[in-house]
Amino acid sequence: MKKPEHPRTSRQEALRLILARSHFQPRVERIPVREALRRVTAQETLAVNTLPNSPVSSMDGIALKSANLNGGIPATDQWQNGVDFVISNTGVGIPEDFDTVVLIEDVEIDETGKLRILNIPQPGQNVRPIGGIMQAGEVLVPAYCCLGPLQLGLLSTGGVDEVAVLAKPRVAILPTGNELVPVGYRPPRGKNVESNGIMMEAQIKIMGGEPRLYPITRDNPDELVRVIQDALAWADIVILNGGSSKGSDDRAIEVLETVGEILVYEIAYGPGKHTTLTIAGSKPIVGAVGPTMGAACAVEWYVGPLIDKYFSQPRIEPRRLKVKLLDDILGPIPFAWLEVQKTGGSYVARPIGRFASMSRLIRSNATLSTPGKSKGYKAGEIVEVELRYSPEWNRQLF
Ligand SMILES: Nc1nc2c(c(=O)[nH]1)N[C@H]1C(S)=C(S)[C@@H](COP(=O)(O)OP(=O)(O)OC[C@H]3O[C@@H](n4cnc5c(N)ncnc54)[C@H](O)[C@@H]3O)O[C@H]1N2
Ligand code: MOO
Repeated sequence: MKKPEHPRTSRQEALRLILARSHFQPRVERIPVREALRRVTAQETLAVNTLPNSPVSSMDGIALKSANLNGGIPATDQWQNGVDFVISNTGVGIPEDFDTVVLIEDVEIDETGKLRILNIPQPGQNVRPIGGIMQAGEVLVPAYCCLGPLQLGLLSTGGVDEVAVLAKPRVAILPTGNELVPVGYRPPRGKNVESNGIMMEAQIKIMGGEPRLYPITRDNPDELVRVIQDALAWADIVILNGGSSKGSDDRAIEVLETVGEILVYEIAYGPGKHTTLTIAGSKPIVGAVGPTMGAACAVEWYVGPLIDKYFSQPRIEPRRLKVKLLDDILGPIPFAWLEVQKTGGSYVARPIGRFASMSRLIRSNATLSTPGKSKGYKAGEIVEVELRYSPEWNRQLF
């Protein structure tokens, strides 16, 4: 019962193929600015307000009329507060006809309220003109801008309460496998907990998508086809998880051939060697492997860039680092999981065996690709690794 050999594609080529064939029609929704953190704008957003809407003092001081400064420091004995000058603090509108602010450090006002000016400014100095902060109609944020805290403040200043953003891409997560029981059930003998779903759901949320986790589908081709088609009707991106390999119940390939065109049958080497990439119409189906680490990589390496494409965001390439190996890596193996740490100013890495316990494996924050390196590596060797997760997950390294 030998299964057919399929062509193997490099990870880079696999990603290129699926990105080229996936086309999204993002939906647009209007949401309150306050809820728009990390959302991506659907169009240019313009200011409603002109600010300041009257000239304001740009420093703490006293406002006066520059016409009174003609001959240098004026005689101010007779000047009255509220008539010839006013106290004017930063950001506060100055009265009409007043046009210049003297820094509070450059004046003295005695107990009787008498003013003495020590240093005169240029006419108009320390005053922000109308529209100096923003003009109504000016572009506050461009289209396809990922909104951060500063943009939310900017939009609010501009009098924008609601912003048009791209709806989150819908990502259907389809766990499959006769051996799986749902989270919350004690697995009977020979069964395993369906936990990749909850992991992928979280990955998709971090990437800005809207996940929908489906119940476990049995390894039954007709049922699998039906569920994938149902998911395609709702989702922008579908993840089929498990059943990718050579086991008697592994039916992913035949099922995917029914629902779409398989672009990638297998990746050149792991993690996630049996990852498949399929296009149904213009929607991508990422077939992720069952084992958790390979499943996580499929989401990081293929679903992440697809979500970036949906949002028209530039791709952030995984970061690479030179590290010193703390243990030997016995060859030949195509890749190794590593736990990278910073000691002093340099990086060291401890290899983690691929059959290590799950809690040990998930401490791996980097992978080392070693195809063709039949002799393996010696402790002390310097190698270049690829970091997993975004830098914010690897704070201790930077
Ligand atoms: N004879 C061969 N066997 C295997 C090969 C091979 O080339 N020849 N490749 C190995 C590699 S590499 C991988 S990766 C896996 C791929 O496995 P599948 O994608 O077919 O996954 P399953 O067989 O369905 O399950 C494997 C493993 O993962 C667990 N799993 C599956 N789904 C979930 C889930 N949703 N949550 C948690 N855990 C899950 C499952 O219980 C199994 O333990 O094949 C190797 N074998
Ligand atoms: O493809 Mo598997 O994830 O290489 O172990």
